Amino acid sequence: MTKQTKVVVAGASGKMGSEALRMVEKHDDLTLVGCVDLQHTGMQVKEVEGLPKFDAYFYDNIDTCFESVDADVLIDLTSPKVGYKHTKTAILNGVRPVVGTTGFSNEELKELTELAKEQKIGAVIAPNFAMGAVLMMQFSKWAAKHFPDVEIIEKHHDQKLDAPSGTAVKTAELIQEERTQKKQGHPDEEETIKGARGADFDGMRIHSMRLPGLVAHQEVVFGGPGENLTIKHDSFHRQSFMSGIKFAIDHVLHLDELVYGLEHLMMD
Ligand SMILES: NC(=O)C1=CN([C@@H]2O[C@H](COP(=O)(O)OP(=O)(O)OC[C@H]3O[C@@H](n4cnc5c(N)ncnc54)[C@H](OP(=O)(O)O)[C@@H]3O)[C@@H](O)[C@H]2O)C=CC1
Ligand SMILES: O=C(O)C1=N[C@H](C(=O)O)C[C@H](O)C1
Repeated sequence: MTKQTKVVVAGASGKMGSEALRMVEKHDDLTLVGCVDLQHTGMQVKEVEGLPKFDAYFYDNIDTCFESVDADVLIDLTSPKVGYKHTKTAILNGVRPVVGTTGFSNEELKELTELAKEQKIGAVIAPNFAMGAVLMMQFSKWAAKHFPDVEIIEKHHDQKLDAPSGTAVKTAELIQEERTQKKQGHPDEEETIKGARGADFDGMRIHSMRLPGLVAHQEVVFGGPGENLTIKHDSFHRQSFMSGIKFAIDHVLHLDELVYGLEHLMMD
């Protein structure tokens, strides 16, 4: 019999969480042992319309959930504040977090990294689990060696809470590692409407669009004399994130520290 990994999903009735449940259902080596959200406390997953037919129960907070079930991995797909608390609680309970939630501050990421190291427990936090998006970020990092002029345009559905997206921030951080620092645009440029030039990350500009109909899309546009290079990724469906989440679950079981970004697990 295949060894089972016992999984808790937080944010399970959300857009990503419900897709994660469908992913768990497809894998014989994963068993759903619990879900956390605020709306379905005490219900079994199979009782909620539109969700797969699992017997596991919903809990209204992570502490009660971990007291009630024995879990190996927490998949967190909630919101920044909630995700931070869940990740910390999981690490302290010996449950390995796989976190897609975006919007953590650098201080929070640092604290969680130190905590995982202290506890010697594996954790993965990835702003984007779509393999194509991870490659888009890596290609952008490579291009930044040769093109210091760059602007990032990210486009998401209008239910998204954080801006810029976690992916855009991570892309800018990766570019920053290679790029010769410069402030994008004319030195004397002035915004006649505040925000027109987007957010400033180390002199790079990040533009965030929010519209119904979009899922998750990003263009990284590099400029040089007489040429532009655009590196673009589109997630048209939330299924695009699921193979990355499964990949992270498989790896997190063998880690003893926190890894930020799926690229670190995709090196070989
Ligand atoms: N890393 C990646 O590849 C991806 C990451 N994301 C990120 O995942 C997160 C979720 O996105 P998405 O699914 O679109 O958002 P949704 O708003 O659809 O889902 C969030 C879920 O979290 C639940 N929630 C809120 N508060 C709590 C709480 N205290 N305890 C438990 N559950 C809670 C919400 O419940 P309720 O509705 O009742 O408030 C909701 O079901 C975001 O941070 C997003 O940026 C998204 C896509 C890909
Ligand atoms: O909220 C979303 O939808 C997404 N969030 C992540 C982010 O902030 O980058 C990943 C993906 O872009 C979808």
